[in-house]
Amino acid sequence: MSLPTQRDAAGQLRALGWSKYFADQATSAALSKTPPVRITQVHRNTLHIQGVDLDMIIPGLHGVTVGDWLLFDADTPRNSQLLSRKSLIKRRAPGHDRKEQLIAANLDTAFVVTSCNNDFSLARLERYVAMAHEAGVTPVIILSKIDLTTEASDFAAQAQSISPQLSVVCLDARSPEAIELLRPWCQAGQTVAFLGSSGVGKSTLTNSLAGNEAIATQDVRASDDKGRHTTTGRQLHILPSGCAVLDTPGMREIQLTDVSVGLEETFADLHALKQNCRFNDCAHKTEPGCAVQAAVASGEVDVPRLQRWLKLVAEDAENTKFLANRKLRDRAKNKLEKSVTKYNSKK
Ligand SMILES: Nc1nc2c(ncn2[C@@H]2O[C@H](COP(=O)(O)OP(=O)(O)OP(=O)(O)O)[C@@H](O)[C@H]2O)c(=O)[nH]1
Ligand SMILES: [Zn+2]
Repeated sequence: MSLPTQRDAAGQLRALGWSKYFADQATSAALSKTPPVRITQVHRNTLHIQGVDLDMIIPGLHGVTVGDWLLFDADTPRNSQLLSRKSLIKRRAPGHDRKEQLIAANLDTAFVVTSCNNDFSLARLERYVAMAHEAGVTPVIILSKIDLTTEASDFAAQAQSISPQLSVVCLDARSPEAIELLRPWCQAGQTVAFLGSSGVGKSTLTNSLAGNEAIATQDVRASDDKGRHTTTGRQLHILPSGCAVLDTPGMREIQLTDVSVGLEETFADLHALKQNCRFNDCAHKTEPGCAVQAAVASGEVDVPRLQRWLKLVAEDAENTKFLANRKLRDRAKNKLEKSVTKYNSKK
């Protein structure tokens, strides 16, 4: 195999999403000793990485997610260094233990896909938009299946009500025009993800962006996985056009943690009003001098939107507190276990 020319190497890195932001984090000596690679898939015990003329499976690393950049130490992969992230999407995992789950790193754009039917939920869209804002990712709402409804513009108007600055795109995911509509966010060097419930058209859009062949051939299985297919299902596809696309399995439940900034941006109008409430800890319900309730009374604020905001703020506060408390509890439990072991060994 011939060595890549410098120009080839730069082009390959750019197609993987490499940019100055990451290059600035390492000296050129470090970059040549430990070349940058991007994590394109996370399996239970292994990672799939891609770099310049490099495409391989390495042992898993703790605390990394799809989209992360590593300075790859080929001799001792577990010593590879994680580069600081440009953005990070995470959620509270479904289930009782409420662990934080990393969804994807270093995205530029999150396409939040919902179809113009029963899947459409303004409350869920607001959650995704808040999550994207918090993560530092540009949210774009995609309304799919417009060919199956006569009310696409109503759905679009509702989605646009989240914020006038938000981009809202209506499309038939199976049509050739769909890709043209997404093109502004899918330039070379960009990383985009499709998020949304199952069956809304995420894979259809990913496949048309890629051309079916590109994705089918990139689906590498971990050879050391002994037949167990343990991928989380999230995979970053590096397209021939130089855009990286993340396809995710449907996520119906997203619980928010640590998204106070994202909520502020998503509900900027309500956040601005709240600054004028008489009490700092105003719950915006029956308190005297509540600027939010005054705006409701004057018809300036939409009541269902206010209720969704209050619910999300409460959910974020509760989950964030739960996670913080859990860390404390885990520490206390460890201490207790240690003292029990000590006691037992004395017996
Ligand atoms: N008529 C119509 N059908 C669509 C559209 N988008 C997707 N579909 C169909 O809906 C079905 C589900 O689409 P997928 O792309 O697999 O949905 P997904 O979001 O990837 O679903 P998961 O992989 O389960 O998360 C397929 O049969 C698509 O052909 C659309 O805009 N219009
Ligand atoms: Zn108030």
